[in-house]
Amino acid sequence: MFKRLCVIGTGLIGGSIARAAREQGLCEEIVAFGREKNLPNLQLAQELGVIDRFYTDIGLALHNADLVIVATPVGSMRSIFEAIKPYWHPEALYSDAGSTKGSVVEAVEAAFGHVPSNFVPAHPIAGAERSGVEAAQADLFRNRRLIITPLENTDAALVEKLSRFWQQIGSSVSLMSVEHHDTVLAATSHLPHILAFALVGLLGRKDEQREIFKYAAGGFKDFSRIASSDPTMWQDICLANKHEIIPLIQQFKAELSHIEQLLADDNTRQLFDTFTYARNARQRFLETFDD
Ligand SMILES: NC(=O)c1ccc[n+]([C@@H]2O[C@H](COP(=O)([O-])OP(=O)(O)OC[C@H]3O[C@@H](n4cnc5c(N)ncnc54)[C@H](O)[C@@H]3O)[C@@H](O)[C@H]2O)c1
Ligand SMILES: O=C(O)C(=O)C[C@]1(C(=O)O)C=C[C@@H](O)C=C1
Repeated sequence: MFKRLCVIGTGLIGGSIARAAREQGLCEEIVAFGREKNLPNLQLAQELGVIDRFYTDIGLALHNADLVIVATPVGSMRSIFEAIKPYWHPEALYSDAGSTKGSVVEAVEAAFGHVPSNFVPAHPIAGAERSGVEAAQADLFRNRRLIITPLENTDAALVEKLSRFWQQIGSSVSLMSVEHHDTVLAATSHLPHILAFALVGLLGRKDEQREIFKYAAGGFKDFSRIASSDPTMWQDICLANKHEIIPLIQQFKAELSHIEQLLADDNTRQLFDTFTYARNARQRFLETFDD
């Protein structure tokens, strides 16, 4: 049980963490820090009962907070941690929800000159294409994974405490290195988002745009849903993890060229084998990991 949870960034993820923590009775009070220009969102968060109060003064928001979770776009993390630094409390647990971990750890290091042992980097593998507190849900993290990427000096007791927090709001917690996290998520989350943005952008530019979208059914809707995601969040993620993403884009281009060649050659057999391999691989993954 925490006395005061302070959420920095009360959008989809920060709002959902707050809602879930409240539902499970994990904090006595929930406050938020936000910017003046985001007042309507903060007021809405308070009206909806997601948070008890908000502050536009970060010192007031952090006062007496024993759990602080930063849930702003990853590109903003350095300035956020620089702003938190004067109020950093050695007894509090600080964490984040950023989609990339290397860049967040670098941001903390840049702000402090080292990574404090009471900062525990984390990432919920759950979300949506929607943004803002109005999209926040208490059950967003239920039966989803949460990855913690501790560093060598991270306080093990705080890793345990944060794991319990996320388990209590329904997540299954895994621990891995920062580097492994960024490699895996480049493939399973970042590349798919880039492909969806690229395909929808391509089709959107075509003259017959209205006809294309008019006749788009399930397959296109499934594939394109994530192209509705927030551009700021994804610009930040993609730039932050570009060293992992660029080689994957190159491999993907080679895969597309291979299929292009099979089509040009009318190579029915290999086309069938290519699609069958992918279908079976997906099936295997679903059976192993879809729990
Ligand atoms: N959306 C997802 O599916 C998802 C899933 C897992 C993790 N994440 C990560 O969680 C974080 C938040 O994503 P989200 O989907 O909740 O975004 P969101 O746009 O819904 O919310 C972000 C909030 O942060 C605020 N904000 C932005 N810059 C700020 C700053 N400098 N100071 C104070 N507040 C600021 C915004 O006003 C907004 O209220 C990101 O780091 C994202 O990578 C997102
Ligand atoms: O379901 C979605 O819309 C998501 O994009 C969620 C998703 C993902 O790619 O799986 C997006 C970003 C994250 O950091 C974690 C989860």
